[in-house]
Amino acid sequence: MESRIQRVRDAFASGRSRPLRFRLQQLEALRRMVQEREKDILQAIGADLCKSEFNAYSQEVITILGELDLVLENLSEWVTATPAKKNLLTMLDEAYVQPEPLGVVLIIGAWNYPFVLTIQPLIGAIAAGNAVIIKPSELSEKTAQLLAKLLPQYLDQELYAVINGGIPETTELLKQRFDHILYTGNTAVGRIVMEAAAKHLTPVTLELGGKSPCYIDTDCDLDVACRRITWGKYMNCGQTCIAPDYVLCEPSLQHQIVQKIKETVKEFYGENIKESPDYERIINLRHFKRILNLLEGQKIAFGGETDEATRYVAPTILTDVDPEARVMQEEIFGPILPIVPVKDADEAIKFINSREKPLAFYIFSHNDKLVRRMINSTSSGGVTANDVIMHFTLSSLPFGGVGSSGMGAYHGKYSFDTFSHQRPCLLKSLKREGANKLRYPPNSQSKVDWAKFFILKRFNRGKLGLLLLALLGIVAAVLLKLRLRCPVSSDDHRSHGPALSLRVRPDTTEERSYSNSWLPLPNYSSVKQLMNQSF
Ligand SMILES: NC(=O)c1ccc[n+]([C@@H]2O[C@H](COP(=O)([O-])OP(=O)(O)OC[C@H]3O[C@@H](n4cnc5c(N)ncnc54)[C@H](O)[C@@H]3O)[C@@H](O)[C@H]2O)c1
Ligand SMILES: CCCCCCCC=O
Repeated sequence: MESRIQRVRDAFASGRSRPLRFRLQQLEALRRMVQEREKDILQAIGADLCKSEFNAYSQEVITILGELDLVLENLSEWVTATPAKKNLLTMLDEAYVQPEPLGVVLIIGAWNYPFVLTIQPLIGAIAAGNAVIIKPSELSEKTAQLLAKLLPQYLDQELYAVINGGIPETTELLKQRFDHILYTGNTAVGRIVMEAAAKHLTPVTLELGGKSPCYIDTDCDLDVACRRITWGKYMNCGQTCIAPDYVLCEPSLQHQIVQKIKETVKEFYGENIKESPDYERIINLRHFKRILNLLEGQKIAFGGETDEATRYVAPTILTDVDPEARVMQEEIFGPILPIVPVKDADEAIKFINSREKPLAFYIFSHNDKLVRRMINSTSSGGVTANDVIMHFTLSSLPFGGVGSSGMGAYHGKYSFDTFSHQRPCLLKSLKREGANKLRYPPNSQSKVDWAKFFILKRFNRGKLGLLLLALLGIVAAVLLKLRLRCPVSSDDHRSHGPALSLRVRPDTTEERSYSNSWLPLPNYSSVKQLMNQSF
């Protein structure tokens, strides 16, 4: 394993993952893989999770194609250095922030959406110019095998490697040194990952789980709310990290909610749910038994049927659930929806805040003020109001947890940022040494006054020289602003202005010519004179 990772590290050290052109090529190859091998991908997901091809496509493949389109369209902008604000001391220098790749990234995927949860972070890591080790979940075996077969056929084999295996292999993998780890899975293993990463001071993104609450207000269209909740709760047989874990509502709503979800389940999955191609199964026997245990001693208002042979658990609703019950202590990750009655929204807020911070929070209400109040009085990885799951699908939003539901975030530009180091760069000239004198010893009150002026923009009123300089500074700033605003003739080498001169791309880093377009200000020499007199 060590030599495999070393090969990936050597490939990164060669520098070939860095140029924009290369990153785009790899991402295009990945898109080709998804398009050309769509059938294989859908079949593998289907075999792992008993999922129809339609569902595998709309829950996983479509997300990846959307993400690839977005990154391919925007990457050239994301990789561009951003000019940074300067102060009086650095106004003649160049300051910019250049995103750079971190190095070798480890991506540990989970089984519940085995394609999207592995490939979506991979897209971000490639986009940011990294080398990647991909460790798919061993529980979604078919998808793991397929990824190990397909990715090397389309991507650079030395830069991007798939390592398959179970806990022993992951444990071994975690002993190695990486430059970033993105782990998706349960919170307990999240701790193991973070501990292993700490040994190498490796930064981590932890995409964990938790119990995502769903508050239903009395001022709400219950038909719509229950349809959306039914979709998000029973999709993938409840095995969705951001599924609404439980419902909080006033006692009077309970019965109606049960009725409406019951009707919707029939509408979605027909009379015989077991026969529905849209209803999945529990991933394995261990999880099946875990979910069964959660039902013990509970009031089942709907569903409850199970079949061990096929790992079928019917869409189920529990009512009047005691907050202390086991089903309310751990993430359900199955098709069971407990309803916990609360007096009102304030009690719901207290309830949520008394527990670990969840990965998602949902609120259904016509009352916009209440929606905002509940959002502002709670904390969670993400929020969707009047729907569930949907914030995951918007790649302009960062996706991740907070507290025990995780740390860091990804999706779209946020993935690029997660896998990049934002490198601050200040490019000074060896000239203009006069201006630097004030920071060299021996120090004096006069130098401190100058430093105050340059850095804090404060000056000692008693000192005429400094006052004069302040005026000059203002004049300089005004002149500079005017120069930035006014169109200038094309033969004037200031015409690109400082902002434009900094827009560079990584594949041109070798060709980088950061022309210092900040010309000495007309009054610079008088400023220098003044300073020299004063020191
Ligand atoms: N935040 C998210 O994006 C997200 C997405 C999916 C799932 N989840 C969460 O993940 C959980 C379900 O997934 P899971 O944990 O059952 O997935 P899992 O069993 O597939 O484990 C995830 C990964 O951890 C590795 N792993 C397992 N045990 C390990 C150990 N002892 N040491 C080292 N590595 C180990 C596995 O090999 C796998 O690659 C739920 O809590 C769910 O909410 C979160
Ligand atoms: C369109 C639905 C995708 C849901 C993915 C959720 C990922 C976490 O389990």
